[in-house]
Amino acid sequence: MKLPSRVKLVDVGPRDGLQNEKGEVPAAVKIGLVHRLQDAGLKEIEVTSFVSPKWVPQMADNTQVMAGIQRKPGVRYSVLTPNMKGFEASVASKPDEIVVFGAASEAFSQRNINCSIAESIERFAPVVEAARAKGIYVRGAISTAVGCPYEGDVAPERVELVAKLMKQIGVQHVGVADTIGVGTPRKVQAAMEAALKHYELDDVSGHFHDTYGQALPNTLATLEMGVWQYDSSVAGLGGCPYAKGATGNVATEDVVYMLHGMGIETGIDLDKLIDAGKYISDFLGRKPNSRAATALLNKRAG
Ligand SMILES: CC(C)(COP(=O)([O-])OP(=O)([O-])OC[C@H]1O[C@@H](n2cnc3c(N)ncnc32)[C@H](O)[C@@H]1OP(=O)([O-])[O-])[C@@H](O)C(=O)NCCC(=O)NCCSC(=O)C[C@@](C)(O)CC(=O)[O-]
Repeated sequence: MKLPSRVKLVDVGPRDGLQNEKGEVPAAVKIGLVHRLQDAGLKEIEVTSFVSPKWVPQMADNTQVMAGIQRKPGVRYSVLTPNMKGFEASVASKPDEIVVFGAASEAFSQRNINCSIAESIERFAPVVEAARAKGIYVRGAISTAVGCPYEGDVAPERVELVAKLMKQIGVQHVGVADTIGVGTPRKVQAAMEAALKHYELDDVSGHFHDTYGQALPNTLATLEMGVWQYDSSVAGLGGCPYAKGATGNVATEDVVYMLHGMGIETGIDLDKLIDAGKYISDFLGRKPNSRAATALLNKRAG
């Protein structure tokens, strides 16, 4: 077992987390969160999405949020773009990276982006081409990589197919996403292995929701495969509006606590990260959904 010595975390809280909030989160609060995350040492932040405001009204302030960020050198700012309309709208915001998001299950593809898997690839192809022509890095998300809220279990072969199709259209990196957090270590390893049939180890990442408390074991199981890039969400924010009942991503604080305890570097200051999580949790009027943050905040309070 050779674990990586360093892990890159992409905090997806401002996007994946806040897209699911019922109450309004003002752009200034989102910007404040991004600033706190970059001050804590995050090197990539998924800021927002350029999707239809009818589908996800929480992200309608995408341009305003991107414009309000005081960028820190060395930090990458990514955004979701499901189609050319979204990509074109994002360009003025100068994202470092865009994310096209497909799914390994047909039903989720239909519910989330209103088209089949094959149609999604057709829509992504010009987006990928246009982004790469502008030197913008392209990541692909493969949702429902182990389980789907509408279809149940998803076979690794489905992940392999989407990874292959994404590779064919020039997507540079794929994230294996357990959208509803049903995966357990061996299943998540199988989904990751399927993606690795078409992508190098340096070009894959894990995106694990924590609905069943499996996100840390799933992270460890894929670390053991050599995977060193993960999405996580400060304070465990989030869920997906088209995956009812799914809770947030694994909390960044919990992943950082585990990795640092294993001697794996992240470049993240856990204390500052906890402050970032507390900032957004205070605004939302609840406690951070992170065991490590809760323990360390209790310790601080004495
Ligand atoms: C993909 C569409 C747009 C297709 O939606 P559609 O209705 O099929 O699109 P359309 O092309 O037929 O257009 C319909 C209307 O939407 C507008 N429109 C069309 N595109 C855009 C755009 N980009 N930005 C703004 N407006 C747009 C378009 O202009 C038109 O406006 P109208 O003429 O009716 O006024 C829609 O289904 C959509 O926005 N879906 C987004 C759903 C979403 O954001 N889900 C959450 C993110 S994915 C996720 O969280 C999972 C992930 C990534 O974290 C990994 C995991 O855990 O699984």
